[in-house]
Amino acid sequence: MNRVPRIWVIDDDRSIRWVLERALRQAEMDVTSFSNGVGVMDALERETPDVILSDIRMPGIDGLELLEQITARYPQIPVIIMTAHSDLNSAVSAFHGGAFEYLPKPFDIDEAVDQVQRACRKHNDATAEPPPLLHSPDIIGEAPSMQEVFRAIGRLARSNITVLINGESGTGKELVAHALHRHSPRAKAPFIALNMAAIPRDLMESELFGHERGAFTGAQTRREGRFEQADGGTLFLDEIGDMPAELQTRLLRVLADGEFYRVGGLTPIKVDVRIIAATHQNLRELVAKGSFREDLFHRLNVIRIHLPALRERSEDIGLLMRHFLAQAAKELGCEAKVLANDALERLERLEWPGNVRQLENTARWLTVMASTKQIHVGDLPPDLEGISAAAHSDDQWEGTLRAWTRRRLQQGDHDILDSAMPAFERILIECALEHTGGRRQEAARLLGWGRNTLTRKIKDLGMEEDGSDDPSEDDEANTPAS
Ligand SMILES: Nc1ncnc2c1ncn2[C@@H]1O[C@H](COP(=O)(O)OP(=O)(O)OP(=O)(O)O)[C@@H](O)[C@H]1O
Repeated sequence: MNRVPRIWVIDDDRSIRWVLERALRQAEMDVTSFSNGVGVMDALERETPDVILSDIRMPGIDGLELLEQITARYPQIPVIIMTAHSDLNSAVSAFHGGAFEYLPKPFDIDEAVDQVQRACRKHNDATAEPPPLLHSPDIIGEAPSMQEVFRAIGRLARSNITVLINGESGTGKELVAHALHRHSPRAKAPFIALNMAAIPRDLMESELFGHERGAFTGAQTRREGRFEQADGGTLFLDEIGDMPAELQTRLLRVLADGEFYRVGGLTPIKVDVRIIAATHQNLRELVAKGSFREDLFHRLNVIRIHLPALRERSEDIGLLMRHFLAQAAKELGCEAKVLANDALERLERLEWPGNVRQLENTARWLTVMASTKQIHVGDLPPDLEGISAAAHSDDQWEGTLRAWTRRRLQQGDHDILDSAMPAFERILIECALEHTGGRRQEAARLLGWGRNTLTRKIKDLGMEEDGSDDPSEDDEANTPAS
């Protein structure tokens, strides 16, 4: 930028204005300050700044209203919303409303200057086309961990970079992938989603790359694969950890060369596809185990977004429930149910193994099944009882394991899994054998292993006792190998 960037700071707090003015001027920017939002719209008629930094809570017109007016009339001006932690709710809606970024108060002044400089660059880069509105009203969350997610989506807007989304099932990985697509330069091209865990292995290759007529028995016509369908757009590969090794190799090649062959095809096909991958598994662990290619992992792991489990952001449960209850009522054409505090408190204490998807289903169930508008604990679906009990016992051992792991980390230990995994398996084996009175065949079945695996584990873990006698020994020949 050749000329000095013009920054407007809008905050009723004099000390904040002072600190920002000083720091931004030192960074060679021209600063104009306003102690409230009144008059800003008028001033915009006369002059357009490069970036606006605005507080949310102010007398007169509040930051969000101001933001709406600015983004409606001057979509090309990036706005940075400054907010106190207690106002995250508003901050998130600000983001939805089209703010460039938001800056949680108290902020680090260097970070603030950095952010303003980034916004200036962005403003400068956006020539003919106005910046996209970061509008993801369907992703709900006020917890700090979700704020990080929104921040990441905001940062990645306009980018074509490969993203890896990590999180348990039902945490919203596909939703985030979609938002990334919608805010990217590819928004007008297709978003194609494919779940690796849902397709039979032998169909996966042709699903991804398509096939020529006669490529295999049953291939009666030529078929386009998902890569071709997604040309110019985004291909969302869900459960990437389940991709078979040979396909990983092919995927890597497409990522490197931008071209591939249909199954049975001889002509290379060129595509321009952005990959967003997701998994609930720890890919690094899969790499260590040899079931995921390390080079592919590095290629995908350029930018990672982690989605928290619902139990880690239980403060969002009320907000999500209100949203899902309203949505379900709209779908069913009835009045929305309202959660009473006792019911909400109960929901907040549950473990939610199915995460947001399970919460959404609960809202649907309640909309159909609850007889009164107000929902109390007694109206909650009976199957939630099960989660609650599980949550309690799970909590205990997971909590202990967490504390143990933290202690080991604090002690500076490494290769922790080397001792944790054998200990974990030893305990399960001991309990199962205790339960079956030493019968290995039965214990293996209860653990979900084949008999041979159990025998090998017992040996590897040094659990063999002299003279140990297994009454089911002669069943060995009938046991499927594992
Ligand atoms: N933050 C959120 N706000 C609103 N709805 C959400 C949110 N997160 C998830 N959902 C809803 O929960 C359901 C599951 O989300 P989604 O399919 O994106 O999860 P996922 O992590 O991709 O799950 P899976 O790994 O099982 O495919 C969807 O109906 C989605 O709309």
